[in-house]
Amino acid sequence: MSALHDLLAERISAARAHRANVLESPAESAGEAYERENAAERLSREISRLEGAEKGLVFGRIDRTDGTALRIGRIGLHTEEDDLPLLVDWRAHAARPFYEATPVHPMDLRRRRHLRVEERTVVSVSDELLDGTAPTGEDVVGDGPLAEALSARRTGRMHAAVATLQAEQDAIVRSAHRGVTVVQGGPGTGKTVVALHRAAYVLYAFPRAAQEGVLVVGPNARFLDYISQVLPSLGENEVDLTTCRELAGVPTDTADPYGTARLKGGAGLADALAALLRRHQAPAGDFAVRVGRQLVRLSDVEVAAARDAAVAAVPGHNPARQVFTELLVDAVTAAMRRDMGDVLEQIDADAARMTGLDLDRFTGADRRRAEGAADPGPAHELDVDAVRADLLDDAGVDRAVEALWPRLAPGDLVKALLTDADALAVCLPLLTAQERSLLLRGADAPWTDADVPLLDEAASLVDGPPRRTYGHVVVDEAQELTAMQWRMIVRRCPARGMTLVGDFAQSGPAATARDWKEALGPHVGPRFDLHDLTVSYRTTQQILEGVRDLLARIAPDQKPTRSLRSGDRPRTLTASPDGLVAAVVRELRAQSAAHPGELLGVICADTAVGELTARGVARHARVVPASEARGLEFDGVVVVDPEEIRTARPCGERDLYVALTRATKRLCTVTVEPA
Ligand SMILES: Nc1ncnc2c1ncn2[C@@H]1O[C@H](COP(=O)(O)OP(=O)(O)OP(=O)(O)O)[C@@H](O)[C@H]1O
Repeated sequence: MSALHDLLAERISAARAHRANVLESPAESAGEAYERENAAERLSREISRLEGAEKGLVFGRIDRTDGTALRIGRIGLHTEEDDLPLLVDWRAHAARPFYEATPVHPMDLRRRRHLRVEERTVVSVSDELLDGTAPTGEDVVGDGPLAEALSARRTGRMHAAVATLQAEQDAIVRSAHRGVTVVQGGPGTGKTVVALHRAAYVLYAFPRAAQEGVLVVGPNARFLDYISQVLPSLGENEVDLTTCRELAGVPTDTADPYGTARLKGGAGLADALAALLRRHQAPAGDFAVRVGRQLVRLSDVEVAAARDAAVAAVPGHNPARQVFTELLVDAVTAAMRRDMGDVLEQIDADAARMTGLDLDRFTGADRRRAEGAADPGPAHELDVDAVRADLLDDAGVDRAVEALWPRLAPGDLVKALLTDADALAVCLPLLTAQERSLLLRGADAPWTDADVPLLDEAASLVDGPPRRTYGHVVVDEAQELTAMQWRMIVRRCPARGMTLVGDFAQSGPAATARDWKEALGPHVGPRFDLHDLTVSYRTTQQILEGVRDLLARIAPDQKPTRSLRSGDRPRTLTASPDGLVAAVVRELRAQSAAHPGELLGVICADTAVGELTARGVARHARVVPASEARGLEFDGVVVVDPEEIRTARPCGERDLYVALTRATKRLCTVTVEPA
């Protein structure tokens, strides 16, 4: 064990020394300086990768029936000289039997060993014998490591489950499917675990996707903080973690009422923005521009042809505007040539009629004689390039184009829709007048969270697809996404390599889809791999039984999850409105005294957070608004005033279901009874 840690420490020191050398090396040119920065940056990433894997570096070992053995760890380590594996990366093919072997299919293993290492010292060992042989003095067959991992105290941060990934989870993590993988399952079934380990696996096994980057999208900053340690501890620091709100880079701190947010999440808004944009793209009319003393006119048919060609040529209203301008200018020069030709032909015809001479032939023959050159063509040739360049630079042309095809900013387009009742009526004919009135906003109103996907949609319509895209995107709590948010995410994953995990029984109030088909159909049709996780590793059997009726109401088709955990029966206390906070504090004090060091959470309606915090509850537990409880977990949870949670938001029953399924050990509900 020590030797492996020493080797890792050596690799880290070597990478640090290498980076110091690189940074000290002189750069003769800007190009070299750039190269140097890049090399140093690569080394810094490698150092973080190695450092991230230090804790729990080795966690497993498999002994084959032929007497050979492999150690399994967070990253792979090889000998310098002959590249022999000393430690096998958990994602490597050779590590598969560690996760997949069973007594029925031992995969040539005799023994699977789990190790728990702290500060380079093995603190526990647990063996499973897979080939039916009897344990020897060297085997330590005892309580499974999963039981140990599950009974450990929560810390407020999720840990990697790399040592104890279960077969049904491992099969998804390691799936060779490069398209869309969907994972559903009840609370605590390890969806987040699978999603994050899948991200690490993709980085390891799909080099192309890894090169283009992996993005993990979570529901809110609190959740991102909760999962933030998992990937670095697997040696992966290259993953971007974000929320939908941050993805578009539009800062907002205002939320719409849920009804409005839900409406803004509907896919109809994308069609409406596209329809509105078309109104800004030469919808009708001709085009006239003065060139010198000449007024050149293009017919509406010519303008429409330029518009259609520009739209087809390049995505994005503003880039297409440039193409449109060039096509118009081409059409203008063609018209000038045509007009000039007509005028000269008229002069020639008049001259021929009066003098009997063919002027064109005459002047052409005359010039040929003079220059000794080939026929330069008709005498009325225009210097097209010069005229074209002048026109493209001409403020008058720009003004004329602007009238037909104005330059836009994404916000202009969204405002043009949401501040104009007529535009809403024309572009969203399927909404009722009352629904449209919910969407109407003032021109100076701040952007809201639900506006972000609209702004992102508008940005793609106006400026073209986003510049930063990813090879693989992981979405957690994916049931929460609105149709507009799905568009925003899919836009950033052109290869459609995605891992999506969620549970529609936990949907929030703005969610627009009821199932995966509805959510994904517009993007990938039926082409997604659907997996179910069936065992809860968080919520005790007793708590799951307690929410059975609630689940039957909010998701009648969902099969109840079974749990690996058993614990106390959930308790219910009642308090008067005035005694509520005191009752919550009493309960928290009692839990802390009985179970010191455990992580306690208080989950309440969003509106109650302020008062509970102000009155000192946050000194005893983390106070979490029900709207932000998705994905989180605590050893003990106190749910405050379930009736208030149930009625606070349109999806109150589902919020309550989420709140009641956050505890790994103890759940206490404090209900309020009028005095
Ligand atoms: N194979 C495993 N080994 C150890 N712990 C696990 C394993 N799978 C899941 N867990 C633990 O179970 C708990 C629940 O897992 P996770 O949060 O991934 O569930 P979830 O399905 O995403 O839950 P929710 O629906 O509430 O978001 C976490 O503490 C996680 O670490």
